[in-house]
Amino acid sequence: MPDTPFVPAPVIVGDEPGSFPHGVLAERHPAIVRQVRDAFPLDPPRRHALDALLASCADGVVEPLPADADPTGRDRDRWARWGMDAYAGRSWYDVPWLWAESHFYRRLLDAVGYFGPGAWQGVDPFRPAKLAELDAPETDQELAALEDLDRMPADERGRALLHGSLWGNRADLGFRLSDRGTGTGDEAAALVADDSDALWSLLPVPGAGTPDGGPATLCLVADNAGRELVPDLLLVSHLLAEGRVDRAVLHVKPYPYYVSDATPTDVLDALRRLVTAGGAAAAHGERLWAALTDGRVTVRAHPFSCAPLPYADMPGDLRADFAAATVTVLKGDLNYRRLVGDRWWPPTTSFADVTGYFPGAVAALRTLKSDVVTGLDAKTEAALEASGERGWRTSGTHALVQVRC
Ligand SMILES: O=P(O)(O)OC[C@@]1(O)O[C@H](CO)[C@@H](O)[C@@H]1O
Repeated sequence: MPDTPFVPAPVIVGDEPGSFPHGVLAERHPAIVRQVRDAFPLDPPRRHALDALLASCADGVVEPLPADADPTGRDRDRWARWGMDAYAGRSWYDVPWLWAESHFYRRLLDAVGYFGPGAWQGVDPFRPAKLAELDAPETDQELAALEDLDRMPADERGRALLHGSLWGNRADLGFRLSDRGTGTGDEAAALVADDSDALWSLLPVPGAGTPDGGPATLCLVADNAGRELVPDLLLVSHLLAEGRVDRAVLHVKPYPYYVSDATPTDVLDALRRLVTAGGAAAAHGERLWAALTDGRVTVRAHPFSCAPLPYADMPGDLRADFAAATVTVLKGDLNYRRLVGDRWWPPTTSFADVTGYFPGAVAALRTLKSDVVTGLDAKTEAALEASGERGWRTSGTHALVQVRC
């Protein structure tokens, strides 16, 4: 650790018109409310609640969850612990952007009656979009590409599937992108940081065992469902088949979140998509199905996975989960923001420094879709800033693989 004091950068807030965070609150969230409103034949009370949320997005304030926010009251208690009292009554644009976004999605679920009681209890408002993506013809093509992959040497196949999981975060199964897994395609230029070799070094080769002699365990903190979750599952299947891991714990969201984030239902949908696809895809699906039934793969849906907070605030049981893993891999942009802290870090801030709190080895596989970034070398930062690509931080055209051993 450097001897210079480690001073956290300012927390990202969406209060600057024209900024990306402000645009998400002022434009993207209203668009999502309208999308949900149009996707379901909701009854008048639910539509009224959505219209109220829509109005609030423009110039409203954070409102406490209603008394019937969930039948058990447990979620209200959690949100009280997560800062509800501190932010209630304040503008969406004046509280931490991460907190405002996460609270918006919790209010959206309230508006559609997700937490019930009522007909819509437990109905994922984003399910039509998730299923459409999973059933898209492009997915057939992408799964068919697995036949070629199966003919590659295992290491090359592993690299291609790692790329697939990485670029799947842009909802485009990247193993078609990778130039035969050697990373010499255009995705290498789009990688602003690539610690892939360090990640592979953390996963023991068959027979090498782990430093503590226990089972090699991968914790994969998933992000989006559909065409990101499928390559994530393919990577897990490959690592199991090649003996690079003995166990995997797949962390998903306990309820719908940020439109496309994966829930246990989405895991089943993705698994069924693999099993029914035939060929190499079905072989992966059957392997995962067997691993789920014999306990080598487990699915967790911890409440903190939907918290509006950085992972630095994670509870002890989740910390213990990650500490027990050989490596924890966090997928996607939102998990990256929560891992490093949603702050205006200078891009050359050390990734190891900002993740020093995280128990056990940790890796991030992320396409850049928001401003926060750390761990870049000065040359890369200068080249990106000089490139004239204003959106390199937020457009999803660039990605990173970062590891802290
Ligand atoms: O976690 P993902 O799915 O990769 O990306 C989610 C995300 O980038 O989409 C929103 C707009 O960019 C952000 O709020 C959030 O970080």
